[in-house]
Parts: sequence; structure tokens; C-alpha cells
Amino acid sequence: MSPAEHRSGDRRPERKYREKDLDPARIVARDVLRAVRERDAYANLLLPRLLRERRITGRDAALATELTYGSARSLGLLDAVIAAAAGRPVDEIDGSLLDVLRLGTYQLLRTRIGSHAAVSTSVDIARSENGMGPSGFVNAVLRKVSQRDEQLWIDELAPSMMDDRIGNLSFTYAHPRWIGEVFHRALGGSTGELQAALAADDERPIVHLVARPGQITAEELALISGGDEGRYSPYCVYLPEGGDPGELDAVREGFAGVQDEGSQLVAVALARADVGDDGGRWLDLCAGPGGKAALLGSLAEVSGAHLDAVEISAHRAELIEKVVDSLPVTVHVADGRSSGLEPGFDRILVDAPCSGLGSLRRRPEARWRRRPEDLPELVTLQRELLAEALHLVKPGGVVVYSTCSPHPAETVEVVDTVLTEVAGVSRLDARPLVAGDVFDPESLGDGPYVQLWPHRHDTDAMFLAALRKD
Ligand SMILES: C[S@@+](CC[C@H](N)C(=O)[O-])C[C@H]1O[C@@H](n2cnc3c(N)ncnc32)[C@H](O)[C@@H]1O
Repeated sequence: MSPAEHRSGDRRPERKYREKDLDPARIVARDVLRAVRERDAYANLLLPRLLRERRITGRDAALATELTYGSARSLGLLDAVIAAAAGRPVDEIDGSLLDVLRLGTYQLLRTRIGSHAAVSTSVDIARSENGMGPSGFVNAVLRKVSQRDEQLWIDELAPSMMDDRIGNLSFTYAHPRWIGEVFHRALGGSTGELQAALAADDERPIVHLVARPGQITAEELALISGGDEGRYSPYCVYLPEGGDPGELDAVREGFAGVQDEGSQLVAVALARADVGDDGGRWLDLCAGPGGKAALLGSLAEVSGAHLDAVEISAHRAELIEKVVDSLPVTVHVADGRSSGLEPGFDRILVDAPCSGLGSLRRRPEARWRRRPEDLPELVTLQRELLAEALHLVKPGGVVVYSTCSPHPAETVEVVDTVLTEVAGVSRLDARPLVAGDVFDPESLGDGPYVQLWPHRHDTDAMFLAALRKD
């Protein structure tokens, strides 16, 4: 930085660097990263809203999306590199500069954007908000970052592969170590598969659509959207890369929705289970925001059944109401552990509140926000909800317990613990319920439970167990 720059800076941003003159894609990415840092915003909810409000479309929107989600997903890795380059811990760096440094470092290490553009656009943003001195700091740090590529930084900063394979892989694929450990355990201790799981989790997933049964077929939806029919769920369509579901009439009019294929399979498995004489009383005990309730509601309509959808949060219950409009579904704002509903349900879904470690691909910053300390409270709630479902189901009826998490404490251990406490319940083999006659159930592991994985099935890591009351 030249002395002249020093003198003219710090008082107020120069006209040349006013924010309105800066790249809108990078500014919106910076704003989302700031909201994530300052007020725990969800990047995948905030970014689409800001893109709409600021009328950012096309290539700018694609760049903003890549930079925002990519940076949010790799925060821990970026911060380790920034701290090394700055020679101080990131919590000693001003938050507004840290957002810009994260954005710049992401571009340098994980995109093909040239280093000059990555550094100069970051410096311009810092200068417009913070003035010359701080922008000089951003310049110095990013220049240091740019002296190595991602692999060289990993070689320098990651725990060694010899001493700590899980730590090394977690760092390399931008996951907190404790999540690497959880995945390793859930994968039966295979480090090779852990690498594949973490790598798949570090990619941006394509959008999955659900064609609501009775309203549109997957074949029709694939035709309209230009997508491909799903491999596993008869209702799934894979939207082509870059496709915007909000632009599809079928989605706007409610014939179709956005839903990961793994989530669809959970609802489908419940509807496929043999419950003897189906009296048509179906229950979704943790229904908000209503993705599975909408699919179950459509399936209930097709088979002349009715779905009760229970949700503890009034706001999330409103979201269910919006997606089950005109379906045979009644929404109840209640605690699923004491809903007051009459027992005797034929089919019950317990899609339990969980850590969400199975959908980290779709929630970019979530892996850095979750803490292992969150688990015990969730596990207690999961056990109580499952026990209540087993009370509410009729003899011969089926409960499907699912989580969007592969964490053994939330999956196998919850089911196994509850079954030591509740007598007269059998485990069903969930694999044929998930596979139907669409694909080979053997591809779903050894049973009786099903654990889906992004690296194996290209779905979120949904777990499900199917239980029948004797
Ligand atoms: C994993 S989400 C369910 C997702 C939903 N099945 C879907 O597909 O859209 C769990 C839901 O359970 C709700 N919940 C948490 N505690 C609950 C309780 N005690 N009773 C009922 N719902 C609860 C949460 O508010 C959240 O909306």
C-alpha cells in the first residue's frame, strides 16, 4: 500500500469505491455471510430472497450462489488458512473484514477465479466499507493466501494422515472433526468410505423435485422441467443443474415441490407397509414444515385415507397448511408426546427433530453451527416421540421412525433403546418398503434398518426404521 493511499484513506470511502459500483454478486455473498455470522441466518433461505429483491439474475446469480454456499460450507477450512496467513486467530479480526477475507480466500482456493480478480474485488469491498487501512490488511492477507493452492495449505495445516486420519479427512473436506468421527462410526469404521462421504457432502447437490401423486406424474414433471426421473422414488425428478424450481408452474401451483429423494422414500415406505386392513387413519407426528406431510397427504388422497399432521411450532404448522391445501390433512399445533389424539392409527411417521447431519449438503453453514452438546436433548425427545407413536398405533399398524441424520445415537440407538422399554413391537425389514419393485432392496445394506448416504445414493443421509405393533 502506498503512503498516498494511507493518507487519503480511513476518513471516508472514496467515491470510486462506493458500494453501488461494486460487483453485485460478491456484495450479496458478503451480506449473506455477514447475516450467517451475526444473526445465525440460514444462507439457503436468505440468499434466494436477496437475489430476488436486488434483481440479480443469470450469471451474477450463479456466481453469488457459488460464492455464498461454497464459502459457508468451507468456513472452518477458510478460517484456518486466514488465521495462518494473518498470523492471528480469526476471532481477533474485525467481523466485517473476516466476511470479505472468507469470500476472497474461497475464491482463491476453491474456484477458478484468477487471483488478481479475487484479491482486488475483495480489497474494493473492504475499502468501500472500512476505508484504506483495513483494505490494506485484506490485501496483505489475501496475497499471502494466494501464494499457495488449497492442497499446499491443507498439507501445512491439517492434522497428519499418519497420526489422525479422521482429522485429516475432516479438515480436507471442510467438516468439523466431531462430524467426521460420527460419520466414521456410522460407516462401520471405514476410512475409505469416510473420505467418499465427506467429499460428497462437500459438493453442491442438484435439486430434487417431487411430483405429487394424483396431480402430476414424474414422467410429466420431467418433461416439463427438462429434468430426469429419479432412480429410487417413483415421484422424484432431478432438476438440471442451474434450474430454478420457482420458475416452474407445476411448483407454483402446488402439483410438485422441492424435496430430497431420500425424504420422499421415507413417506413412500410408510405408505407401502402392510398394515392389514387399512382403516385410513394416518399420522405424521412431527410434520413441520410439511414436506413429507404433503407427499403422505397426496398418497392418502389416492388411497382414500386421511392424515393428521402434528407440529409443535405454530409457525411451522402454518407452513404445513400451505402445502397440504385441498388434501385430506388436518394440522394440529400440539406436542407430539401428548397430542390428545385417539390411539388406533394405521400408519404413523415419526420424522424426528434431529441434528440434521444428514443434509449438510443442502444447508451450507449447518456443519459449523451444530455442536455435539446438542445431541442428548434431541435423543431424549426422539425416544419420547417414538414411544408415543408406538402407543398411538393400532395392533398390526406400522410406525416409521426417521431422521435426517446418520448419527448412531439418533438412529439405531434410539430405536433399540425404545424397543427395550416397549414390549410387543417387531422390527420390519425396511429395505423392501423403500425399494418397492423399483430397485434391488439388497442395495440398501443388511437391514432391517435403512441408512441412505449422499455418496452411495445421491440423497440426503436419511435413516429409517419400520416397526409393527404385534
Ligand atoms: C425433522 S422436522 C420434520 C420435517 C417434516 N417431516 C418434513 O418432511 O417437512 C421435525 C419437526 O418436529 C417439530 N417438533 C419438535 N418437537 C416436537 C414435538 N415435541 N412434537 C411435535 N413436533 C415437534 C419441529 O418443530 C420440526 O418441525
